[in-house]
Amino acid sequence: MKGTSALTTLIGTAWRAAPMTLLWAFAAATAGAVASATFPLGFHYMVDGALAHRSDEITFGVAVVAILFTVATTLTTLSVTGNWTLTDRLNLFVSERVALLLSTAPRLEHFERKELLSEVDQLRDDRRSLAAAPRQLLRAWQVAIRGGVIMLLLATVYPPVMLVPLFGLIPALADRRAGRVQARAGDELAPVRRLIGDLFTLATTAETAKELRTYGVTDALAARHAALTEDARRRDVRGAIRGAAWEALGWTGYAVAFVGVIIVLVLRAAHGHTSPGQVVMAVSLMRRAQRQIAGASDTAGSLATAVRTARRLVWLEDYVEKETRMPAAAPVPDRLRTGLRLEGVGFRYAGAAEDVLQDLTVDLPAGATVAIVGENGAGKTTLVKLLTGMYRPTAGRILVDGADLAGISPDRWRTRTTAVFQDFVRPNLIAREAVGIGDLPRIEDEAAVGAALATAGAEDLPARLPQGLATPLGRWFTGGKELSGGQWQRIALARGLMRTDPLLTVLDEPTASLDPAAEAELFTRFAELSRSGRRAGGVTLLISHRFSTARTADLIIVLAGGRITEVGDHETLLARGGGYAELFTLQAKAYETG
Ligand SMILES: Nc1ncnc2c1ncn2[C@@H]1O[C@H](COP(=O)(O)OP(=O)(O)OP(=O)(O)O)[C@@H](O)[C@H]1O
Repeated sequence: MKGTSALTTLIGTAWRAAPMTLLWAFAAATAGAVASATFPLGFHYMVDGALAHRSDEITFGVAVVAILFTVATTLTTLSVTGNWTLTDRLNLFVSERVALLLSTAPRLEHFERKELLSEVDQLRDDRRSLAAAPRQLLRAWQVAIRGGVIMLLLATVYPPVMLVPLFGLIPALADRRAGRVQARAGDELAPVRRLIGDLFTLATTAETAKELRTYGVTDALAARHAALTEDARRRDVRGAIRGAAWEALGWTGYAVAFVGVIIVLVLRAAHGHTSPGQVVMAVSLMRRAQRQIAGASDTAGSLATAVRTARRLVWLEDYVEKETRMPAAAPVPDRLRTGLRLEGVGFRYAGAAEDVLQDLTVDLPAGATVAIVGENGAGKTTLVKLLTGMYRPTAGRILVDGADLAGISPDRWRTRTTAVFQDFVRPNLIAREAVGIGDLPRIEDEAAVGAALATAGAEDLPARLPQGLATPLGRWFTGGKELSGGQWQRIALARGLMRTDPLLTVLDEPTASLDPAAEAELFTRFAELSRSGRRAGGVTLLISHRFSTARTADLIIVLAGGRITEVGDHETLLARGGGYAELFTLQAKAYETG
C-alpha cells in the first residue's frame, strides 16, 4: 500500500468517523469557494456603471459583491468549524492507532535499531499532519474551484490573461523545493532531537535526580543539553535560510511576470480594447489567483508531510503485520514434556560489531529450576530476551518440546511466560491493578492478587496501605501512596506470580534490594511453585549474582563472554573445581568475613 492509498484509507476513516460532518464540510467548502471567487465580478459592474452613470448597473454590482462576499465568509467560517471537528476525531484515531501498533508489535527490534527508531519518532511527531489530511484535501479542492472560476472570469477580459495563474507555478515549484530542503534538514536532525529530549528527561525527572546530584553531573548534563540544542538550532536555521532563498527566488520571478501583465492590461484599456471595470476586476482576480497559488503551495507542502507520514504509518502497519504473521504458527504446548533446548544459539544486536551470545547449546528440562550466573555483560539478560521471544536468535534455534520457538507466535508464547526484571515498571495504578496486570483476565480477582502478594513476601502490604488494595500507588495520583524501592520490588514479584501455569518463569535479578537470605527464600518459593505446578512442566529461570541463591537451582549455567563455560548442579560444579567453584568459594568467604 502506497502513501496515496493510505490517504484514501484516512478519508474513508473520516467518512466512518463523521459522515455528516464530512458531507457538510465538503458542501460548505464548495459553495464558499465558488462565492468567494465570483464576487470580483461585482467590481466590473460597479466601475463601468459609475463611468457610464448607470445606477442599475452600480446597484447590481454592489449587490453581487455584498451577497457573494457574505455567503463566502459565512460558509468559510462554518466549513472551518466542520474541518476542525473532523481533524479532532481523526487525530484521536491516528494517535490510538500508532500507540496500538507500537505497543502490540510482538518483538522489540523497532525500539532498538536506529533507523527504525527514527521512523517511529517521526511518525509520533508528525501524526497530527495525518489527521489534518482531509482538511488539507478540502482546501486543495477549494483552491481548484476558485482557480477554475478565476480562469473563466479572466477569459472574459482577455483570454491570454488566463495564463497568469500558470506563472504561479514558478513560486509553487520553488516552495516545494524549499519544503524538501527543510524536511531533509528535519530528518537529519531527528537523532539529535531525540538525544536532546532524553537529556531533558534525565535532567528533569525525580527518579534520576538523586543520582545526578550525588555525582554532581547536573551541570555537565545541562552544558551538553545546551550545546546540542545550539547545534540543532544552527542546523535548523541553516535549513530555514536555504528554504527561504528558494522561496524568494520563486516569488521574485512571479512578481516580474505579474507587473508585466498589469502593464499590458492598462495599455489595452488605454486603447479601448478593455473596459476600466474589467481591468479592476482582472487585477483583483489576479491577486486572488496569486493567493490561491500561495494556498496551493502551502496545502501541497502540508499534504506532502501528510503523505510522508502516511507512508510511515503504512510502513509501521506492514512491519507489525509482517512481524505478527506466522505462515502456520505452531501451537504453544499445554504443558512441557521434555523442556526447552538451546541449539547453537547466537545473537548479535542490530548494528553491533560483535556477537553477544555464541553457540549456546543446553537443555533446560521441563519442571527444572535453572540459574544463570556470569559476570556483568556476559549476556544473561540477552538470553532472557531470546527465551521470552522479544528477540529472535541470529544463529541456531530455541526448541520448545522439540518445536522451534521461531514458529510459535510470540504473542501466544508470551501468554505462557512470566518474568520479573531488574528494571521493573512501577505502574501508577491502584495496588490491585499494579499486581493484577500480571494476568489481565484476573486483574479484579482480589483473592489471586492477595495470594500473589503473599508468595512474594508482601502479605502485610495491603494492611499498610490507607485504602488497602484500592490505594492508588505512586506520585501521579493526587493522594497516591509512594512505596519504598523494596515494596515496589515485591509488587513486581507478585505481578510475576499472577500467572498460574507459565511454561517459563524468568527472574532477572529482580531481588537486588533484598538481602541474600530474603532473595534465597523468595527463589525457593518460586521454585516450590514451579515444582508444585509441574503439571505444566514449566521452567523457572533465575539470574543472580549471588551464588548462595543460585546453588539451590537444579541446573546452573555459567556464562562468560557470551559462551557457556560450565553446566551442572551445584555439587557437580563444585567438585569440578572450575570457575564456578572458585567464585562460589570467594563469595562464601566474603560473606563469612563480611
Ligand atoms: N540493546 C542493546 N544494543 C546493543 N548491545 C547491547 C544491548 N543490550 C545489551 N548489549 C550488550 O550485550 C552484552 C550483554 O548484555 P546483557 O545485558 O545481556 O548482559 P548481562 O549478563 O545481563 O549483564 P548484567 O549482569 O550487567 O545485567 C553487553 O556487552 C551489552 O553491552
